[in-house]
Amino acid sequence: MSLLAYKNLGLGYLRCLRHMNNNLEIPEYEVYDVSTYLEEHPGGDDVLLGATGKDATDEFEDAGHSKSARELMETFCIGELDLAPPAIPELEIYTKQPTDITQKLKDLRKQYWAVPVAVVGISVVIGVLYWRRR
Ligand code: HEM
Repeated sequence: MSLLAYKNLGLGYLRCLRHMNNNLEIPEYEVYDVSTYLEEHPGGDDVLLGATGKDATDEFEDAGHSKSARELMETFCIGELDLAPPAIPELEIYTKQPTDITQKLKDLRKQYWAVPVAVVGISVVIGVLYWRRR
């Protein structure tokens, strides 16, 4: 399977072969820069241009390319696409953690206030009772 992606500035285009990672079933893409092959392509540059910026797996396979064409294609390979998700979810976890800690601190602060207030209140009640008896 293959994928075509358009190269920046329209100077040429990239072609990617997609493979399935057997264990995780994650598609992997190989990227091919065929900028210099546009005019030489026996199928014409128009079909190549029409297959840029998207997964061109089916188009490439449907053209019935020969073994030598596939070997030639490998000479244009420039790398793989990184499909790893961005680290944004981790950032969200970091923003949530301080919120939880802040809430816990607030709860703790309430408890610290409750103990002295209770002690003072009980002392006042005992003091008043003691003062009335006298
Ligand atoms: C790096 C990428 C590519 C290379 C190196 C390549 C190379 C070739 C070669 C050498 C041929 C001559 C026939 C053969 O040997 O099989 C050919 C024919 C052809 N190619 Fe490609 N090709 C590429 C990508 C594509 C793509 C993405 C498409 C379709 C969107 C395409 C469509 C065609 C068609 C329709 C022909 C047949 C032309 C005819 O018989 O008149 N090719 N290609």
